Amino acid sequence: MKPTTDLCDANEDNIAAGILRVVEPMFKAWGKSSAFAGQAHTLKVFEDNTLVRTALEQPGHGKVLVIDGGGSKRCALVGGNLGVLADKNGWAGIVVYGCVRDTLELNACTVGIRALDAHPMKSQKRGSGHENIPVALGHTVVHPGNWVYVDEDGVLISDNPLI
Ligand SMILES: O=C([O-])CC(=O)C(=O)O
Repeated sequence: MKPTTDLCDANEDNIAAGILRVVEPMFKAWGKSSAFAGQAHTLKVFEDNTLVRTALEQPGHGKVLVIDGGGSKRCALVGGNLGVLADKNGWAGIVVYGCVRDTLELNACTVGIRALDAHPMKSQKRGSGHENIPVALGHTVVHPGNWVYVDEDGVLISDNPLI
């Protein structure tokens, strides 16, 4: 994929129109893929990662799992086992508006990971949350199927595929 800087430079009109959205800088990076892209599969959960596991158990087909965790920094929504599962099932990336744990294990995974921070506690397993609905990464809306572009400089969300 092209660098996010080049994608921004080439798509200023789409940014002005809100078709291409730049997520406010807030993420740390883990996983071996420092740059990744794919269509969004969305989850909205709060301190409960049951649906995260269910999603990562399915074939990823190169998609990016976008998890709106409400920005909670009170527990982790993704850990080392889920990172391994993401690799096994072909997910390109995981973007979490929330926290992750087992970061040394996550760094051994191929999948690219962005999250607000690390937190050592696991989340609840009650099965609450929603899948395939519009979600938010901070102030940025992500619709299911939006195109997600991530590299060392940032996270882009686009209604259309960018070339
Ligand atoms: O099950 C969890 O809560 C997440 C986790 O620790 C892992 O994936 O290893």
